[in-house]
Amino acid sequence: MEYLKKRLLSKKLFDLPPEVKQLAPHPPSGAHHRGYSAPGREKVKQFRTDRVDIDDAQGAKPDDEVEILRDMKESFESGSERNEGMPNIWYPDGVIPGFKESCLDFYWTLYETEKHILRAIAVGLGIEEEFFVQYHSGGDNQLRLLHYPSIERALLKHADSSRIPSHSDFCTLTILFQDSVGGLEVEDQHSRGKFIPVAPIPSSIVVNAGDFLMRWTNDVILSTVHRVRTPIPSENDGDAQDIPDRYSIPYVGSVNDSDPAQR
Ligand SMILES: O=C(O)CCC(=O)C(=O)O
Ligand SMILES: [Fe+2]
Repeated sequence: MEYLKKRLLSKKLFDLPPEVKQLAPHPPSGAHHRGYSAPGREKVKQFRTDRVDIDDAQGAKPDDEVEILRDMKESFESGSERNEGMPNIWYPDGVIPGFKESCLDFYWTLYETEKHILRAIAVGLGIEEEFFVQYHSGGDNQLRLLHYPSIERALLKHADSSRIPSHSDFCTLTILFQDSVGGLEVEDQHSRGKFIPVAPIPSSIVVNAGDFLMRWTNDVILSTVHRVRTPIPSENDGDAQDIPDRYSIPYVGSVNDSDPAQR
């Protein structure tokens, strides 16, 4: 992940002053999901386990307070240059040299990984190896660079300091890279509401099944409900005031927008 942060210039990007980061702003509409979003701007749709997130954070609260959970993260989204429906939003020349090229290069490298996984799933299901690949030409995928800024411990007393609340991804599958900070958890499919930490393993990726794959396989593969909690302070942390930053890179693999399977 350290290598990826360097290669994709993601730390360099998020270290820029806020006004510079805003030079490639995410459009106001969520439908055009490209460019830079400042912390708290993107709100991941709440899932049925909201109750669990809130309860974990500060004990039971009335339902009308569920809405106050908000994502403490900033992000940069990019996609294929061929995607005319969702054009990329890049920084002006000179702001962060090499950024566009490294994002696009990584995007297409991960598309190759995605195809391997889609083939393996098809083989596992006993269907034709290219079955899923034929509907995934890579043009409608998304590369997300995420940064969850360091936050003050005191803020954790409030439910709105969730890093990312529980949700499943609306796609076929997500290839996820995380750093060593931790906090990622997946819901136990056999015990709803129980979350299992996904401990960071160096040089590994996490693959989350998305809602689309679940639908397509008639629930044989269930989409992964996951969330990012703030790391639980350890005794070694002493009186440290801050919870460390977290960097992650999800690559969201989606079916072609133009394919009938999408409708
Ligand atoms: O930061 C992470 O590890 C998870 C991100 C995530 O779940 C998402 O972007 O959908
Ligand atoms: Fe996700």
